[in-house]
Amino acid sequence: MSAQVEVVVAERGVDVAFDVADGETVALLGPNGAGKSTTLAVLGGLLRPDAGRVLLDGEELTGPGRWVAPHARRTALLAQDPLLFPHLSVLENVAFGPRSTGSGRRAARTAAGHWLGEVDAAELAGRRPAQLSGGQAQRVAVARALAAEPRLLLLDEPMAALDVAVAPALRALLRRVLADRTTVIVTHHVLDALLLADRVVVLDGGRVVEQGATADVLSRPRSGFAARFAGLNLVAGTATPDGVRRPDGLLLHGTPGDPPPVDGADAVAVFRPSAVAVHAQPPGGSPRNVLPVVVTELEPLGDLVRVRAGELAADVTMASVAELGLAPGAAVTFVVKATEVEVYAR
Ligand SMILES: Nc1ncnc2c1ncn2[C@@H]1O[C@H](COP(=O)(O)OP(=O)(O)OP(=O)(O)O)[C@@H](O)[C@H]1O
Repeated sequence: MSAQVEVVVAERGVDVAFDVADGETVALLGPNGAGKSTTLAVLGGLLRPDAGRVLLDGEELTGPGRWVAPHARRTALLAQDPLLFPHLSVLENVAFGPRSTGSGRRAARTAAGHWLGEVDAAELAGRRPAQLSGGQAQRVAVARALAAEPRLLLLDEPMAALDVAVAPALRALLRRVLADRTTVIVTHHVLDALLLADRVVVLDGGRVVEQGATADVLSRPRSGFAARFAGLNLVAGTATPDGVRRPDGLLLHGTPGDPPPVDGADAVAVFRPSAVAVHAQPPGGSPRNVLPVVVTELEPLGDLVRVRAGELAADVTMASVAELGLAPGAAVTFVVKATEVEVYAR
């Protein structure tokens, strides 16, 4: 099933369009308030847009003069909260999906047993939701969503409410079951995007600001959000023959990436926080890129410390933090070699 999505919700300032190919998983990324949940709600039929249309394999679910009710769409939504019916057993919860699409009781229970097996939860069939852990309940919710044989699966931060210890197992399960399914997932987690999504669509302020294959967007982001999401530094400006000139005049030398920058046009310079050295004073006579910054935040990162300075970040050792006396408010210099900086057309 492929989907074509155009969503306009004027009251929320949302106007986005993107496609999902047959069997593809698309991740919607973006800061709070970007319009991700609004888009998902329109896809699931929970919110009526002012304009636009949603087509599933050419069939119009939402459009001018057309509105298919949520239960008739054959879309399934998996939210942060598993939302299981507390008075039904696990098996009955999962059987609810096929029942609601017209299966008989016996067939629905057989299908439920099958899907519980698929999510490694067969042994939970007789329990009530109150007797499940958060991870188990979310597994059952995945089975319930799949048992309805949805044409389009919608996932709204499915791992967000789970313990960090349980999330990897559910992510692995989703990776397996989403492989050939047409899916849209909203996530704030870079691992979800990397491991589950074929493509990402980045929203900001109710608009699509960037989209493409997951690996491309995360390794060569063109929007500030995608760069932060991928844990990369990004400096936007105008391309020069040597690099990128920021609006404040600072020139960052780098090497051209793909798509190559066009002299005089918008471009972005991208580099890893681990490629950035922090100096107390600007190094004299250095051919390296020198960025004067003020530290805003220190964050532990394994055995390193991520030093944030506004939009930029450098990863340094604990010893350097102590030596340089780094703390929020400290004025320091970020230094990065031109060979570590890639420049892309925006
Ligand atoms: N129920 C609502 N009624 C009116 N406006 C809303 C409602 N829900 C969200 N909005 C507004 O719509 C815009 C898009 O919000 P939306 O919840 O879709 O963003 P989001 O990307 O999902 O954010 P988050 O990551 O915080 O969940 C925001 O300006 C938000 O304030």
